[in-house]
Amino acid sequence: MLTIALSKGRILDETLPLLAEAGIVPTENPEKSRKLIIPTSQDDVRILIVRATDVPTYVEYGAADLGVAGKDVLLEYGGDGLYEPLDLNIAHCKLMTAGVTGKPDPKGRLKVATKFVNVAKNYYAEQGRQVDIIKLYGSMELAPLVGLADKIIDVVDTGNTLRANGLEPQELIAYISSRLIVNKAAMKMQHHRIQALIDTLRKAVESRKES
Ligand SMILES: Nc1ncnc2c1ncn2[C@@H]1O[C@H](COP(=O)(O)OP(=O)(O)OP(=O)(O)O)[C@@H](O)[C@H]1O
Ligand SMILES: O=P(O)(O)OC[C@H]1O[C@H](OP(=O)(O)OP(=O)(O)O)[C@H](O)[C@@H]1O
Repeated sequence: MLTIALSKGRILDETLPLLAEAGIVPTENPEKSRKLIIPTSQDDVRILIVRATDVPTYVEYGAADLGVAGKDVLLEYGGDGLYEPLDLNIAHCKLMTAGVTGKPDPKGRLKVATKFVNVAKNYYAEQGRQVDIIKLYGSMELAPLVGLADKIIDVVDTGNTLRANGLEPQELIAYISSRLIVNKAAMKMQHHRIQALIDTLRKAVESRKES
């Protein structure tokens, strides 16, 4: 059995067409189903539905052989417990700092709200800057508006969410897209099968770039 961990929403929407090119099609619509294990057109391939931030955990510990995760999630997860063989070129966005439009940074210690705590620590450590990091789980844009933080670190695509809340994108931390990740033991034990899937997905990604 080959088990693939995916999260509902944009990753599932953008990964299913790529998997379809490898002949892997869920037998029911994962967005509508309440099931968390979804069989596919291939008897020996199944899809697990997990939270986006949990995908690396399922794959590192071998509960899933493969998964798709945003590079933001992978940077935050850290470590070297996973293979990351393919950029799927989907779910593009940028990991950025943002703050209240036109408002200068405070003189003292900066307060930064984010769900990307490790990314934030590394980013400011590299700059030698002392900051207080405040962990949030969502609605980060609110934090600078109500004095919880001076800045946020979040993913930005169109910038509409920032603009709608009177914030502006500031420093670029990383360009983000979603990656195929593979469990290290599975890569050894099922090498031919997983490598064949990676090759097919790579071709699908390349042909999309050309069209
Ligand atoms: N507005 C966006 N435009 C493009 N890509 C995005 C955007 N927001 C997030 N992403 C990318 O898509 C991935 C999945 O995002 P999604 O919104 O499905 O999950 P999430 O809300 O971050 O996670 P969770 O549901 O666990 O809170 C993110 O890790 C990021 O790489
Ligand atoms: O620059 P934009 O195009 O506005 O995109 C950025 C927004 O997208 C993400 O939220 P998402 O839409 O995924 O909702 P979520 O908070 O439920 O993850 C992210 O958390 C930002 O709020």
